[in-house]
Amino acid sequence: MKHTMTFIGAGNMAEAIITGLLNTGCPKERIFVTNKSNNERLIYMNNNYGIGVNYDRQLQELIDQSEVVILAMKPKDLFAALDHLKSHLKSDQLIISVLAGASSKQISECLGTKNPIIRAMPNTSATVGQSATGIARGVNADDSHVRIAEEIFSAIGTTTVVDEDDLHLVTGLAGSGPAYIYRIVESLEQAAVSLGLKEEAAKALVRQVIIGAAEMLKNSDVDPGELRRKVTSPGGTTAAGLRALENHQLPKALLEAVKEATIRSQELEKQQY
Ligand SMILES: NC(=O)C1=CN([C@@H]2O[C@H](COP(=O)(O)OP(=O)(O)OC[C@H]3O[C@@H](n4cnc5c(N)ncnc54)[C@H](OP(=O)(O)O)[C@@H]3O)[C@@H](O)[C@H]2O)C=CC1
Ligand SMILES: O=C(O)[C@@H]1CCC=N1
Repeated sequence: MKHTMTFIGAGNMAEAIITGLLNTGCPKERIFVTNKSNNERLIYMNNNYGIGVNYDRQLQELIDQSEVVILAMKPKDLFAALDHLKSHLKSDQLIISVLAGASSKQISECLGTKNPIIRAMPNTSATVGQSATGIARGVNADDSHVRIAEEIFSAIGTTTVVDEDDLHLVTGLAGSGPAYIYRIVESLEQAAVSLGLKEEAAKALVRQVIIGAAEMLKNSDVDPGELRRKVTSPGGTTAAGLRALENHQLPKALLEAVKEATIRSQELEKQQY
């Protein structure tokens, strides 16, 4: 990784991306992080990852050394953060926002600068280099800025370039997606325990079922429908289980989950005004 970057916001998402970047060989000297007021968190980031933080340096010093500034605070904190940041920016610095909802136009208007803005929607699987990140070119950005974002986020998983309008849906699908899978894991574990299996056995089996299925998806060209059919013997156990899933409307539940998350992302954008 040849880019030097400052994360504004030192929370879960910043940590997931930073961990992924460091694991793939990005030098710790190229990463800085700052937050609003929680110095303990910065001390933790400095101690754990060896990256530069602004409790012992001025924000200006960190920003001056950075080609890329990554916005990673909650949407509700965006405008206060930008208000503080804008006087520290140089006009050619690339801003990458990982925030749900906030549009590049809103960010640009609040900054009142011509800085190029890219939006990225990663997920927490960045921690293990497995994020599915959507990237969109925003206000003042060109292909070279998209390429920089692709370079950064491809170090922590896959990248897919989409139109900015589609980022709401990408957020509802891929940003939030790991939580849906974890919820399914929890439900399967609870089901197994309630039907009589010991908790330890249920945990071990369910986790490996998910990991095994994910590996199959990753390592074969076959689509998931075909993989599902290979598990399903006519008149057998899987057919009975799948029938129950259809009868209890799993596809509808997942459609509603992605839809509601997408709507929430759209609402977050409106709340910025
Ligand atoms: N978590 C996830 O799975 C994903 C999250 N995102 C997006 O990432 C963003 C961050 O989420 P997450 O990491 O979970 O949030 P966290 O609450 O874990 O972290 C937010 C961070 O922002 C800092 N902050 C708040 N206000 C300011 C400010 N004015 N200036 C500088 N830093 C500030 C906080 O500092 P302090 O503690 O000092 O207040 C804190 O370090 C959100 O916008 C979310 O939409 C995107 C994809 C996935
Ligand atoms: O829940 C959220 O709002 C953030 C955005 C995507 C994942 N987490």
